[in-house]
Amino acid sequence: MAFAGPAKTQTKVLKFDTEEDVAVALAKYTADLSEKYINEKGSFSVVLSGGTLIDTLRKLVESPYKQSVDWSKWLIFWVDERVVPLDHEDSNYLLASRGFLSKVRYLFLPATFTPSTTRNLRKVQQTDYEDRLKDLVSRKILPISNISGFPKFDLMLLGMGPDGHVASLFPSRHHRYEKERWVTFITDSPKPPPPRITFTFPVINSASEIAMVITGADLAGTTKIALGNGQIPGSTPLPCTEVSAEGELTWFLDKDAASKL
Ligand SMILES: O=C1O[C@H](COP(=O)(O)O)[C@@H](O)[C@H](O)[C@H]1O
Repeated sequence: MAFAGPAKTQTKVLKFDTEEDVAVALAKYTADLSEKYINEKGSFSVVLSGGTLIDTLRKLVESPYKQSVDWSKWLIFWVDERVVPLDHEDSNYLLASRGFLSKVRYLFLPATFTPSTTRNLRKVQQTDYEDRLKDLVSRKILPISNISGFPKFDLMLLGMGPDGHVASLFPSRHHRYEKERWVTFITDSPKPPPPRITFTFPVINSASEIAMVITGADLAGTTKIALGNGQIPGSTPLPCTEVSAEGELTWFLDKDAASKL
């Protein structure tokens, strides 16, 4: 059932009985958007998160979508990555690779992270990823939002941590306030591993569509705050409350995550 959420963007909050129902609805939502954007512009740019999102996306790589989605028109990006080799257990790339990418026949990964062995690893990866995005913009593969001036992706699929973080933008870390860069880095993430790179809010919020995918009772309190006034008394607003889309923001909640609303 849908009802209006916070007023800052077009927001929908969808509540489902079970996590399985969320997975089914998320697959249909993503497949429908894929068809719409491919019909309109010939491609579909999708930004993945790590964490539980990849498992919740599992229905998308099963029948009927596995066969019906035109994967060859997908452009896949990551909203954040942990600074570890791509085959490391902590890598968001590896997680998506096992749970998603390996299940479909053809996917284009235009901006995969490249691990480097230079000393300032975080900075190098941040710059490298931002440069790759700029190259895609210059080749007209990725558009720029004429509202924000930042790159505009068709769909961002976001998770949320119990502390209200999204991507690798954490409540107590200053890099969440970055307003100029497309990609920033953090060396002391409160959630391991400490070094990470991440899209900034101006990039996240330039997306046409955003799905916030939240399941499990451990996120009920944070979900209540996020969809309420967004703030724990005496602290700064949670990063998840800064998410807004140029088109529509849709929250997918299971009953447990929505239990305190
Ligand atoms: O560390 C991360 O955390 C968030 C949330 O993950 P979850 O396991 O609580 O769903 C994730 O969206 C992000 O990509 C990841 O790097």
